[in-house]
Amino acid sequence: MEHFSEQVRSGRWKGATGKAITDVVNIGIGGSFLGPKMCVRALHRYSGKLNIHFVSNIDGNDISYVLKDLRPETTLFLIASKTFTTEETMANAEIAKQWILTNLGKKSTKEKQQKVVAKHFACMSTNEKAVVDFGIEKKNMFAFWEYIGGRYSIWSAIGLPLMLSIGPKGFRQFLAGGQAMDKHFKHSVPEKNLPVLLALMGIWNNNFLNTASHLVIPYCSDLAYFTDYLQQMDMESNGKQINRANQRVSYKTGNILWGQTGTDCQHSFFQLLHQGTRISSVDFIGVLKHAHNYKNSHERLLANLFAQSESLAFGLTPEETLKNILAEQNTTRTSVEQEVPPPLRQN
Ligand SMILES: O=P(O)(O)OC[C@H]1O[C@H](O)[C@H](O)[C@@H](O)[C@@H]1O
Repeated sequence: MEHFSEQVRSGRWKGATGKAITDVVNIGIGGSFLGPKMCVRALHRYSGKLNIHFVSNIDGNDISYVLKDLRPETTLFLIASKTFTTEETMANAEIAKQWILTNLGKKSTKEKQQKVVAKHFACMSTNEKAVVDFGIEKKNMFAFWEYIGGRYSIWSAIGLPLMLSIGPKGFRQFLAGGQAMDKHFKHSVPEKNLPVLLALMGIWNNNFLNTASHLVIPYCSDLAYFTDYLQQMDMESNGKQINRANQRVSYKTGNILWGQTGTDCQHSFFQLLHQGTRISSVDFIGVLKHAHNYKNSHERLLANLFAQSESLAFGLTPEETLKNILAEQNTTRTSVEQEVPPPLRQN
């Protein structure tokens, strides 16, 4: 994987017409898409020159939206599929193959066409036979193990788009971060164990407080796809009704997980959280150090995070709010704004 990444990143890997690769398109769905897409966006500050794109669903709009700006000569496709049979992925892989052949190998013999395909396709999979039948060379198939569920596969060969983006060294650091958390989980006492505490809070919220759903709100645009990734990881893992003894369970499993980046969601669904009748739990995620040059934006962003989380956790009841508004009616607008948490005001 590292050798391949270095070849493509350095321009030594050439397409069928001898040109270096500028754009990589990952074709995959579910775990073969959500983790890589989330991480490539999150770590874009460390990326090299390659543009990484993602195509997932079977709607032709998805692939045509990506292909419209690309040049076949400088495009490399990664077919990401553990099984190499998933309908959406295989349909899009065929479209990509036809796109390459129509543009670069129309009048060629079958043999030459195979060479063209080999120069523009690599894959991550466990199904060698199907990969070779498709026309990808064995040496450009990056394998992983059957037992790796799609939702955890970003840590395997499925992470190749991330390696192409941030380089092998960066990818190793990414893996080291994952390993550090694995060790923390394995060795820490329960009361200081982050995954254990999150799991217990989930059970508590879902079964004892009867929350309607759970939200994850990153106050960081670079984590724009984090909640999408978590949705599969959490709900595909925990959305079950049968236990290990094959019996139906009598308690609630798996919370309904959703969310969006702050502050966008403050202007869409946050009023329901603050003022609606159903209670949901929320994880607010903030990043203390900013990597951009806009210090003032960052301070405002964090102020929003703290204000929203505090007001949601400790905000006034509707009755208290009304009492305050009536009491403050004769004072200045500024003092009303200080008294009443912003989300409880009627806009
Ligand atoms: O990687 P593939 O074999 O194409 O599978 C893609 C996805 O298929 C299904 O939806 C599974 O439930 C997912 O866990 C998996 O990530």
